[in-house]
Amino acid sequence: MLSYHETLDIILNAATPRAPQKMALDHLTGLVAGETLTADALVPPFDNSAMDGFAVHSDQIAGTTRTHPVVLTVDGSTMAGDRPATGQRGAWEIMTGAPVPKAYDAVIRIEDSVILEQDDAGRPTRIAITVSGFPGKNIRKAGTDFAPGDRLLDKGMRIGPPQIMALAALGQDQVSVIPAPRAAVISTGKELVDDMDQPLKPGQIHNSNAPYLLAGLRAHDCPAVNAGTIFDDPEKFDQKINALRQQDFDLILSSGAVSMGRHDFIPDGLRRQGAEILCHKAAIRPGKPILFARLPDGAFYFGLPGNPIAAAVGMRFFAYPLIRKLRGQRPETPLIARLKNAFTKESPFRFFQKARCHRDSEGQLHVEVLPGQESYKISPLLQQNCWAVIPETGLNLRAGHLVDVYPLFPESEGGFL
Ligand SMILES: Nc1nc2c(c(=O)[nH]1)N[C@H]1C(S)=C(S)[C@@H](COP(=O)(O)OP(=O)(O)OC[C@H]3O[C@@H](n4cnc5c(N)ncnc54)[C@H](O)[C@@H]3O)O[C@H]1N2
Ligand code: MOO
Repeated sequence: MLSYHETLDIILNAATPRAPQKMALDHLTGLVAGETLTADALVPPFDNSAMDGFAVHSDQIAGTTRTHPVVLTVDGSTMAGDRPATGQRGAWEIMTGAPVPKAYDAVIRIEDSVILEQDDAGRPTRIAITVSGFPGKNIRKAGTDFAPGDRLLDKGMRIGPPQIMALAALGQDQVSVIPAPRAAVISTGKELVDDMDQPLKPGQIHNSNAPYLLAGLRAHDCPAVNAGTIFDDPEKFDQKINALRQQDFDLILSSGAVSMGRHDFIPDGLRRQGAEILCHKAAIRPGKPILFARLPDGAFYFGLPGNPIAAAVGMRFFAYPLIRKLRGQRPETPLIARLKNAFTKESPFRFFQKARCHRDSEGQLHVEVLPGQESYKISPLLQQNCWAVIPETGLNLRAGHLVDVYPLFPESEGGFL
């Protein structure tokens, strides 16, 4: 049987990153940059005031204090959005974000002045300044946030709200990104009930895999649709795959029907479609029966095992890496944590364990393997914030041993750090 890494290599070697395309800012969140992008403009685009107050010549107010104020006329007013004024010899009323008139080199807050006279419209015409100033005080100089050439996006990085704000500030609307692969999720098994309002008949269970896989794919920025449940009928499987092949999905995931049972029809069904089965079964627990194939038109197919945690591990440790590769992202690197409890196993398989990580006061990560590792048990997921990986050779690991841990979602590391 192939090891985890042999299986992963087959999967990753089968895929090449999708071609980048230009997309508008509105659609970028969660996509991956298709090119390295630098700023081509100044932000702020002009020198502007950081405060509501008065633009002044700093040398006019050198040494000014509350007890020795300087009285100035106010020669004009500029608010944000006004064209830059030239300025005169006195002070100039100015609002936050307004261009500082060329004649001035400092802005004094309104709180650091006393209005002595106003015109009929309430505009200050004579003020006393009660603090001193220096060149640049309360002025946001052009280009002090971004200047041409500053790095905005690195090729292969995920675009999130911070990048959106920077791109918007620079007016860069069309960005080269790798389009997200599109996935469809199929469930198999005549015991499954999708309609939550329908009471279970003897022998039936609710379908929990499809909602989990759909949520997990979407949480990993992979748009996914529910392609429904086929019972244990190979003919229905053929019809379903034929229909999905018309819709240009990049990825199809099914759960169930890949193991040893008489009704485990997925491998034969895929062969009937002309699919190339690239691997089937890996030396891992849970999730051993996993199958990976390529359909004739290039879509990838994961036959995930039916037990819920086996399906979860298949998505996390095989489908997510494939999705990263299709999106042009670098492979994920694990975090390293100390085992809280000793761990023993009899099998030389690689184990993916439901686990909970925390950081101690010195910043060291500790990981507790949770009780309830059986692959039908969903309840530990509610305590779980990561997966602990026990390597093939880790038959007897002492407490304190360092192991790899992976957050539930690659982009959610901050969740427990
Ligand atoms: N003789 C053997 N039997 C089994 C082996 C084996 O090696 N030899 N492997 C076991 C392992 S490990 C797993 S995992 C399962 C995988 O089997 P299948 O992928 O063929 O899945 P099913 O038999 O269809 O279902 C297994 C289990 O999962 C439940 N299930 C299926 N789909 C869903 C769903 N959408 N939501 C919730 N639960 C689901 C299903 O009812 C079964 O209980 O095979 C072992 N057997
Ligand atoms: O994949 Mo099975 O236990 O390993 O549930």
